[in-house]
Amino acid sequence: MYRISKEFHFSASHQLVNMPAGHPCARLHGHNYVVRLELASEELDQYGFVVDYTALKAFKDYIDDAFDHRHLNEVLDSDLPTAELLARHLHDWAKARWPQVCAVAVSETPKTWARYQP
Ligand SMILES: Nc1nc2c(c(=O)[nH]1)N=C([C@H](O)[C@H](O)COP(=O)(O)OP(=O)(O)OP(=O)(O)O)CN2
Ligand SMILES: [Zn+2]
Repeated sequence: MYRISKEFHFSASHQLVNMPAGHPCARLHGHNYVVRLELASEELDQYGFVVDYTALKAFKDYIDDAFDHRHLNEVLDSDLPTAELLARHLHDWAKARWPQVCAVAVSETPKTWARYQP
């Protein structure tokens, strides 16, 4: 199995409104998000690629247009815009375009990662 990944970056605000009173994430705040898109294939194409990294620009464009400098509660229409749910959303968007997509991981801070893999 061949595996590749590419990282994408954006900044956004969110508020986990269902958290208990006093939880820091119940307050409006923001992160510099890192998204890692992971793809896998048993076979390589004629160029020796799983998928050409440059072909993933549509994913970057989607993130830039829909997520960068936006409020994730509004973008995802959710009171729970967690890293887990964002990873699931981005996985499903990318999987519909590239069948080789196998997982998406999302980092909110330098110390945290949430990863969705069906
Ligand atoms: N499982 C999850 N836990 C938390 C999420 C999440 O999406 N999934 N989100 C948050 C906050 O939004 C944010 O990520 C802050 O997390 P925190 O652990 O406080 O991050 P820090 O890097 O600031 O960690 P410190 O230990 O305070 O330095 C919270 N939980
Ligand atoms: Zn947060």
